[in-house]
Amino acid sequence: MSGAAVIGVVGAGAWGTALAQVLASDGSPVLLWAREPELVSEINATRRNRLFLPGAELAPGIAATGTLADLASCAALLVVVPAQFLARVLADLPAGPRDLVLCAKGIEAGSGRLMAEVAAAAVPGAELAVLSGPTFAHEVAAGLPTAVTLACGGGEAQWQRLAPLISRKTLRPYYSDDLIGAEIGGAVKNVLAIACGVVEGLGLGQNARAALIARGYAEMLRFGLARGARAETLAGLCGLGDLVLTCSSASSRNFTLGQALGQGQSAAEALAGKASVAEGASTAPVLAELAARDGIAMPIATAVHRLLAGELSAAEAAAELLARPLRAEQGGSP
Ligand SMILES: NC(=O)c1ccc[n+]([C@@H]2O[C@H](COP(=O)([O-])OP(=O)(O)OC[C@H]3O[C@@H](n4cnc5c(N)ncnc54)[C@H](O)[C@@H]3O)[C@@H](O)[C@H]2O)c1
Ligand SMILES: O=P(O)(O)OC[C@H](O)CO
Repeated sequence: MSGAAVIGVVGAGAWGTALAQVLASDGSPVLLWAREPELVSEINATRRNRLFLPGAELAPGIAATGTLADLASCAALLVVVPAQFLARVLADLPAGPRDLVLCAKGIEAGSGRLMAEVAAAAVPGAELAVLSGPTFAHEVAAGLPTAVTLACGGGEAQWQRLAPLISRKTLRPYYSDDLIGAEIGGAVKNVLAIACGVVEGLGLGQNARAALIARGYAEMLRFGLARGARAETLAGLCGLGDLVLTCSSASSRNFTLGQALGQGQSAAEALAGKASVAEGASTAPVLAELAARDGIAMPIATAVHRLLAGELSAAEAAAELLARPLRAEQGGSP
């Protein structure tokens, strides 16, 4: 590795490792924090992360560390810790003003907080941005072209700092200043990807899957607009773009979780022994709770929550959705 790393990546799961890989693809040094000590040794000694990103040979510019304090000198940190662990990891981050780019897609259980709310409370001095979009880690790590939304809470000044740090030949960020929209797109699409997996597992066909994508998108819009997101953000890479990707591919962990549920497994069976996360499983209960509390109709997300909780079977969930009263597609009468 040449020179001190300006960019740090917090979390060496599939996505953190893939981001480190693409950022190091132009020779930039990248410091990658891994929670698992054996992963730190493996990455540094063998250029591999067999647990979370098998198959990728990691760039020489990536240095792994197990010590969060080593990130103190980085000007920007990409935070790629799963949503439910974010608050705990951020609490141990070394102090210092810097850009924090939040890359997890989820809502914190219990509090109902989006990731930027968690980060603002844990690291008060940080300038926050959200990176989200249709981004399977193995494709990004392999150098395949990928575009993302980079929503900057610090507006255009922050974008001017971050865009050159993050963009690469095969990673193309688009500017937004809508943090809430970027976060809600990623969090809600994970729950809807589970629903589309269920459709696959039940063998309900491609018409049903397209219907779920469109009606799920209507739920994402209703929830997002109620929380201050902009419709055009949700129509972009971090919303509709990511929804289409994860609802159409068995490369998605959320989709394959849904498939297993559709084939009759319980959530516990489908998730047993997995080191990787399916964020939609943690987000579905809190999303359904927030929607019910705020009177936002989200029948698909709620059905996913009830299916995960074992309150109904996959076939019953599908039957309930099909039996809902007929209504106008865009709201209004009838
Ligand atoms: N994998 C992808 O293709 C992809 C793409 C875009 C966004 N994301 C998002 O990135 C986030 C991370 O996902 P991933 O795919 O990198 O993870 P992963 O499933 O590959 O790995 C699990 C991660 O969870 C961490 N972890 C487990 N227990 C923990 C604990 N107690 N405290 C802190 N960390 C713990 C592990 O260290 C590891 O980094 C998620 O929010 C996911 O939705 C993933
Ligand atoms: O494997 P999933 O379902 O977590 O999806 C990964 C990314 O979020 C796709 O953009």
